[in-house]
Amino acid sequence: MAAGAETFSLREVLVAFTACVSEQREVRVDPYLAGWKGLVRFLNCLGTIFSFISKDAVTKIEIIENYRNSDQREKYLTVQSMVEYELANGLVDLQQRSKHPNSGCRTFLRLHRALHWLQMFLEGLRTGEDNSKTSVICSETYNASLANYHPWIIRKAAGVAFCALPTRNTFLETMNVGTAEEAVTMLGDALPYICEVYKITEELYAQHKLLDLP
Ligand SMILES: CCCCCCCCCCCCC/C=C/[C@@H](O)[C@H](COP(=O)(O)O)NC(=O)CCCCCCCCCCCCCCC
Repeated sequence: MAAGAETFSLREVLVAFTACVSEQREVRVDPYLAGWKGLVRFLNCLGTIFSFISKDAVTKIEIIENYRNSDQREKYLTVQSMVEYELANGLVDLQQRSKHPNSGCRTFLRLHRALHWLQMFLEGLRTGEDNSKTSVICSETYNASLANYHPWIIRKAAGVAFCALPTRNTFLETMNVGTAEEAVTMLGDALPYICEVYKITEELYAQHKLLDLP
């Protein structure tokens, strides 16, 4: 386990996702990115074999952070305001990547798809047997979700990396929220919030026909 693992706590990550949904049922961008940053820290603790994954996630987080630090920062406060602003101003490539290859909408969609995997993976961990293999939970949930959007070479590399994952109980303890049982309870408390964030975003993207953005 690389340095930094001891400072990671899944609690902070999950708290960030619980803060995402506003009273108006909008998804706030800042806590969403904070949640992903925490996940990336955790991923980095699992070893350098996962670097190609965390680098891609960091690139996407930074693209959206840059919008949040730009003159248009208010437009990127929530996913709803981002979609409205970018669509109204022709800032999204709808057919193929050309003028706006890194729009907020297409970049957020990549994280949104990864959130679907995360939701299924955490549920698999939560409900798995004590001695089940994290690598199996990870590859099954990946194949059922994100893999559908990845070329063969990425799927292959991801499959190799998954083999380096520790057993379920060691994995749960690495989350630094107490015993494996306590981590399971925490996952059960937090998962409905992640599901809600996913559901709201999915509905929004479907409504605007943005689910296949190139
Ligand atoms: C626990 C083990 C973690 C395994 C992570 C499973 C997800 C595997 C994703 C593999 C992505 C490989 C990198 C490249 C991806 C890009 O091609 C692809 C498409 O981008 P493009 O349209 O700009 O070209 N990018 C994406 O789909 C975005 C992927 C973002 C993945 C972020 C994954 C972070 C995982 C954090 C795991 C933390 C586990 C926490 C458990 C408590």
